[in-house]
Amino acid sequence: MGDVSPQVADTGTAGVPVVEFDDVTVCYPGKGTVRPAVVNINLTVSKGRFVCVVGPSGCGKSTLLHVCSGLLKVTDGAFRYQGKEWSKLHPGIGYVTQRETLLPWKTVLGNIALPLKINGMPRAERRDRATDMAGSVGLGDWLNAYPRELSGGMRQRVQLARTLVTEPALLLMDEPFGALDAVLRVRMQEFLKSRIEGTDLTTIFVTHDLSEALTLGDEVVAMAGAPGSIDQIDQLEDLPRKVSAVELRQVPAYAVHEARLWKTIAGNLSADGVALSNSAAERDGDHTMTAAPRGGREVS
Ligand SMILES: Nc1ncnc2c1ncn2[C@@H]1O[C@H](COP(=O)(O)OP(=O)(O)OP(=O)(O)O)[C@@H](O)[C@H]1O
Repeated sequence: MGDVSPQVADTGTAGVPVVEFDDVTVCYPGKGTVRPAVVNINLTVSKGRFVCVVGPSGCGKSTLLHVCSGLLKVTDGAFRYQGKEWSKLHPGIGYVTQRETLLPWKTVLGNIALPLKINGMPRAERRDRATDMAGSVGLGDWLNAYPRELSGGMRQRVQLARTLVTEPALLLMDEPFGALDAVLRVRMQEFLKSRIEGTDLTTIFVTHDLSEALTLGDEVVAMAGAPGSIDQIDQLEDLPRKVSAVELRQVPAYAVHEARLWKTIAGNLSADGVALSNSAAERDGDHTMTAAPRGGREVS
């Protein structure tokens, strides 16, 4: 296991808490003995912070987002959104999931305007808002195109626009760029950074890719184990924020963060890359790094 910092993590000391996990355990409903998906989660995310969550497959990253979104209730402990215990869908929360969820029979404009329509916004107003938003994600010339006519990156931008158009206070993103090629992925990271910079939008972003986490995050939460728990929080104050993803990798502190996080994650991986159960991880003892981090060889 890597450098293990205390499990209580306050991600951003000065701000107003938007999300609070207070000693949370989550079990999915099931028959017989149910194994928890995550245990002892203590995490506070303050307003305006961009928090990336990394960790091996199965350690419970998506489970944390499901709780934040109101899709899943905690089994033990408390979850608070904007200071209140919350266990249902909240209109102020935008969720971009791993799966593509555009409606194929609706145009770019129709897809982006859909949540506004559901919220009862008058037609002319939602058309204006969706048109502006499409322009701001670089799709102003594609308003009448259907999803099948767009590239993967364009479809991902429509999904992002459809979420941002509702002006969420909390943005949850689960591997949103996972299916994109390396170049497009870096472009989308830079696009997202530029959209969010200067706003007080709070973002929780799940990724397998350490380089993505280090490029986007104010801090990185590293989860490990099965059931999953938080092993480490890396504050990224020593990384410059206004440089490109490529330039960032030349900064010496970048390599320090990457190595430290990688050690935490790799120490809890089975040979096939899945989170080890906690008993197996303890049995196997301290693991050393044997391979380059996944993100380390992407676009430079
Ligand atoms: N709907 C479900 N019902 C039962 N168990 C589930 C369900 N969804 C997830 N789990 C279990 O909860 C644990 C955590 O899953 P989760 O999807 O949160 O992990 P993850 O870190 O996001 O994985 P990945 O990186 O592969 O998406 C896993 O053991 C998984 O099998």
